[in-house]
Formats: sequence, structure tokens, C-alpha cells
Amino acid sequence: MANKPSSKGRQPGKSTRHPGATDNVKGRVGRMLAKSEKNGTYETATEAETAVLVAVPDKRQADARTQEYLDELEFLAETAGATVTKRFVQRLDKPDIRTFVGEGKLEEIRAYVEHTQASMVIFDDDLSPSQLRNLEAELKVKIVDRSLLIIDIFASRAKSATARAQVELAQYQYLLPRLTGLWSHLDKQRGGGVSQRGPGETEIETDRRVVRDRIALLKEKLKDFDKQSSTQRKARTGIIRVALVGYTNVGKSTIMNLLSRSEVFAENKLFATVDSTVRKVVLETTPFLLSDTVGFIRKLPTRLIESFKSTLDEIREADLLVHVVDISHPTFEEQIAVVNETLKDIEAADKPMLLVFNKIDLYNPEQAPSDHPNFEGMNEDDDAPAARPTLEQLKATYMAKMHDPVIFISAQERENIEELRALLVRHVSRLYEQRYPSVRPISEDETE
Ligand SMILES: Nc1nc2c(ncn2[C@@H]2O[C@H](COP(=O)(O)OP(=O)(O)OP(=O)(O)O)[C@@H](O)[C@H]2O)c(=O)[nH]1
Ligand SMILES: [Mg+2]
Repeated sequence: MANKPSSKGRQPGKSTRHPGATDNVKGRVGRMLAKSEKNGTYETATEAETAVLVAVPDKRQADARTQEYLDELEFLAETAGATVTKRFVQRLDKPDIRTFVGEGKLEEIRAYVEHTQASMVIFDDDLSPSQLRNLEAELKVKIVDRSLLIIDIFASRAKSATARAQVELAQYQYLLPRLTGLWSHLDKQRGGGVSQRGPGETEIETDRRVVRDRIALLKEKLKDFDKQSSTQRKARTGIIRVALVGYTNVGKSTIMNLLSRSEVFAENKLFATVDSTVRKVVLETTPFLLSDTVGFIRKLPTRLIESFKSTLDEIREADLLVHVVDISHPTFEEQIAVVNETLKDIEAADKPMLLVFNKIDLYNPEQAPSDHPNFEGMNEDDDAPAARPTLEQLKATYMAKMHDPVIFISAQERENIEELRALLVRHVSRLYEQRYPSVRPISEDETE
């Protein structure tokens, strides 16, 4: 969808773009992203591509943590279609301003990339436009940063018109400051000096204008979508709204399917859900609207959150949040913190919340971090990770320490699902009493 050549029904409108200018921009995006045959979006990787991961943690970060972060980055890379063959880690107080990693590490990466013909190098952070340009020039392969990788996964998954427009906006916002970088890189290849005003300059200006026009157009389009959905939302007053929120891949869609007997796409990949889905659910005699929403992730690019505002409205306007946690994940506590932070960012932190610890079937206190033969940069003298508490201990701790109600389930094995339903009914009924004290609870046939 994004950057799709001559999309049907796309009017140039009052745009001042020159014929062919969009193609230039597309060419530029195409250099950063390989074009997907599937749906016209640009993808980071095709099936056969291999990727090298690079992380630059600060010196205090424990190695086990670095490895877990890289596990997540590898999962993202796989979701985008690439196979990871190697991980490079360099501990630095702060990343190198020119090439993100230091000279020696860069040389190591270059040698590896050259030797193995890796298709791309993926960084676990965002790169500045000049870092991107320098790394491209030095390593001579596709350079992907965290934002690009995430935006790209979103692009391949967005289905509704709103989600697609949102992703396209994020793509263009990512591209805009990087247009110069790509051109200077080309200028250098042509032998032009860095400060020399080459023939590329006017073209960059034209491209920038095209991208800016497109951003403006998309923002207008999203405003229209917003108006439509706020009209729809107004029609829903009188019914309590519940939103499933949580880190990506924790089981939100699986729970949605269980509770609403619907068929929301759930799979073991990050960001399976990019569009939000709303279903009416009636438990016992209590009706409510349940929405499944896009998962959160650490270091989610702010731009992406911004462009997803209308999807996130489902969360912002919910009466109750059901925060789903994957208790089997080694960093589930950090994931809870990331979700709470993101909820704060979108001003949805003060809502009543139920905490659902999912995947108890997978929880294993003996689980040690997996071995990564392709992992470099571990400190030999690093302490072994502390043993994890048993599920019973965890339950006791969380039930005691959380202000919000807590429940432990397995959506897949259908464990404790009846208890989850009962908990929801209790809280939703209470919300009806608070919101509509003078009204008797609404029965099913009155809600739609
Ligand atoms: N073992 C186990 N797997 C589960 C459980 N619940 C969900 N899963 C699996 O976890 C994976 C992710 O589930 P989803 O429901 O897609 O997760 P999500 O939170 O909607 O993910 P995103 O939409 O990507 O944010 C799928 O492969 C599910 O089958 C569970 O209780 N136990
Ligand atoms: Mg989902």
C-alpha cells in the first residue's frame, strides 16, 4: 500500500508534485526497503535473506538482559522474514556519533558481512540519518534500524484502510529526514564533495515536497477516519467498553477469540494484530464491547504511536483495561512496565485494570536463558541468572502487591477461563452500576 505506484483512486489533488517525482521518492524508499510482491508494501526482508544483529548496550546492562533484548530483535527480524546468523554486541557509554559502533567493531561486522554475504545489518536502536548513511557506505549492505523494522512489520500486517493510512504516514515520516542522507551518499559515490551543491539538491527538494504533501494528505485522510469512528463510538454509548492491552505476542487475540467466539488472527509472531477489532460479548447476562488492540513493545517509536492514535482511541476510550501478560516470558516484568509506560504516554493509565497472567502452561521456573552460539560479546565472568520463583510463589507475590485484580490463566489450555469470565462479569457489572446508577443493566437485545 504505501508508495504503491499509481494506486487506483488516488488523486493528485492540489498537490504541486511533478510528474515522475513520486517515482523518484519510491526509488529512494526502495533502496531502503525491498518491495514486497504480496501487497505492494515495502518489506525489510524476503524469505531467503540473512541478517546480522547489532546492539550497543551501556556498560551497566547485564549480559543476560542484552541477550533477551537481542532475542526480541531476532523475533522481530524473523517476523519480517529474515534469518539471523550472527549477533554483535559492543558495550559503550554512548553510541559512536558517526557509525553507532566503534571502528574496530565496525571492521569485524564488515568482515563478517563480506565473508557470509549477509543481506542486511539490523540495529537494536534508531540510527540518525547520518549514521545510516555512513553505515551504508561502510558496510555496503541494507542497514535497518529498530523503527524501520517495526514500521515495516506493521506495513505488512495492516489491513483496514485506517491502519494502512497510519502505517503509510509512519513510513513517510521516517523517510523525510532521511532523504538528504541517501542523496549525500550517492553524491559521494559520484565523486561530489560533501558540501558541494550537486544536481541532486533540487531533486531532494522536490522529493521532500512530495513526501510532505503526502504526509499532509494522509493526516487529512486520518482526520476523516477519526470523524467516522467517533460517530460510530457515539452510537455505542450506554454499553461498557473493555480493551485488551499488553505487550506483543502475549495472547490478547487468543483471549479475544475465547471470550467472543470470534476468529481474530492470532499467531506466534510479533504484531499479529495491527488493526483493532471490536466485538460485542455477553457473559451471563452482562453485555460489553471487547476490543483487541495492537501490542506494545519496548522502544516503540513515538512517531509510530502518534500515527496510530486512532487505533489507540479504543484503549483511550475504554472503561476497563484487561492487561494481558505472558508470564512465561523471561522479561515479563519489564514488559508490564513498558505497557504501563505506553499507557501513560497515550493518557490511558488511570483506568480500572485487570491483570491477566497468561500462558501459565509454559511457565517454567527452571528455564535458563537459551544458548546462543552466534552471540558475541558476553562477559565471561557474568553471574548465572538467579533462579525463578515457582508459579505459586509468583501468584502469591502478585496477588499481594498489585492494586488491580490479578488472575492466572492459560488461554491455550483453557485453564481458569471460567474464573476470568466471572472476574470480567463482576467488574463490568460494577462499572454499569457506577456509570449508569439509575439505569437497570442493559439486556442483550437493547445494545445494538
Ligand atoms: N502456550 C501458550 N500459548 C499461548 C497461550 N495464549 C496464546 N498463546 C500463543 O501465543 C501466540 C501469540 O498469541 P496472540 O493471541 O496472537 O497474541 P497477541 O497478544 O494478540 O499478539 P500481537 O497481536 O502480535 O500483539 C500464539 O501462537 C498463541 O497460540 C497460552 O495460554 N499458552
Ligand atoms: Mg493480536
